[in-house]
Amino acid sequence: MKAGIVGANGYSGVELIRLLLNHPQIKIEMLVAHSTTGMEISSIYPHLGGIVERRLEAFDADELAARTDVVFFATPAGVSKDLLPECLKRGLICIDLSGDFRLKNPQDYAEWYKKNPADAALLGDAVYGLSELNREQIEGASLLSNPGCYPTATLLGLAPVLQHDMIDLNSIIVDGKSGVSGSGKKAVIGNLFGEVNESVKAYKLDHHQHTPEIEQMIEEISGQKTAITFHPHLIPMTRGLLCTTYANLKQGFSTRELLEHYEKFYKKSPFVRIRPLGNWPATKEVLGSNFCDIGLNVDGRTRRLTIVSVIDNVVKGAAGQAVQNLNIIKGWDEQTGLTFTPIYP
Ligand SMILES: NC(=O)C1=CN([C@@H]2O[C@H](COP(=O)(O)OP(=O)(O)OC[C@H]3O[C@@H](n4cnc5c(N)ncnc54)[C@H](OP(=O)(O)O)[C@@H]3O)[C@@H](O)[C@H]2O)C=CC1
Ligand SMILES: CC(=O)N[C@@H](CCC(=O)OP(=O)(O)O)C(=O)O
Repeated sequence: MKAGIVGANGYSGVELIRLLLNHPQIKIEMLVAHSTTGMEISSIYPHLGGIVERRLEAFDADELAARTDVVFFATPAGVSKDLLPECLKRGLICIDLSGDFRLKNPQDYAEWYKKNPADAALLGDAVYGLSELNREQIEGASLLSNPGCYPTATLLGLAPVLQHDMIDLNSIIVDGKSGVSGSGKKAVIGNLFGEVNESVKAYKLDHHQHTPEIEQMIEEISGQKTAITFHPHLIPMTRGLLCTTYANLKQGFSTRELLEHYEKFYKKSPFVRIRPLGNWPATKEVLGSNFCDIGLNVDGRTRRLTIVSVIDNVVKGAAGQAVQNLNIIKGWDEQTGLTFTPIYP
């Protein structure tokens, strides 16, 4: 199968290149960029020297249709909503890594992303690709909307208690922390070494665009509408994302009981690893891999559940989950091309 990557020289795009080079069913056929069109990808990324010798091309839906079968869109918000329909019309499988097709309600997109939304009919057709929870919908999909990085970590952490009505939905608080690669390759003053190094800062408190995405999925899993508190933080590292999620339990479950429940829930999910009692996951332990590691604890005094979930934001939070979703779409083993051991130390 031949693949095209639109936004190939961004951080998620270049991670897609790394993963797809290792995928036995895929050949990378077309790399599309915007302001860097015409340049050799290895001149921008010397680590690809001698591995990928290919020029970045301009977006051309006819060309993509003639040369590829699947197109990944690793473009900033507001780009794929215009470009992707041209590929979909031409019969290509389209996998979007941006937020353009995640929110079912176009008004939510306009409100949280401050941009015009995608066509409402296409929003209805788009399948939300949280691989572990939506496998059946993903199989055979032609428009796949890959989840955001924070929603991936948060929702994988919450799903087992949501699906079994174990928590008070109004009590959910998510504290997220991400490395700077989460914000992409574009130049941003707030991401400069001098700004980020030896510092931690909160950003977009109560206004982050992933808030409605998390709420939408909570509603889909639990059947109930809710509003959550979500507070992200930027931390001085390149890759990695950790979410600490708090919720009040409806009954007095013990940590051991919940750990057993989580183990059972994710029995058939090779990329979710539940940590044993008292063993909290760190971002380093999933670095470069498609794993989401989850640890949890119940405070018997407050009856509050704390869940810690970690991912590599560029892998499980973006390119890795996109490849996992393509595997599911095509009916291949979900782990195909993704069996990387995390890089340690
Ligand atoms: N980084 C991460 O951890 C995650 C990112 N995402 C999402 O994935 C998407 C890509 O993110 P990321 O890789 O970080 O972004 P980058 O800023 O690193 O890269 C963006 C890419 O999009 C291209 N591009 C920009 N504007 C256009 C346009 N108008 N038409 C076509 N291509 C365009 C750029 O090309 P050029 O440089 O040539 O202009 C570049 O290749 C975003 O929507 C992001 O929110 C989702 C989860 C995690
Ligand atoms: C550290 C950092 O800045 N992270 C980005 C993640 C953005 C992202 O992945 O955007 P979409 O999923 O909405 O496309 C942010 O918080 O906005």
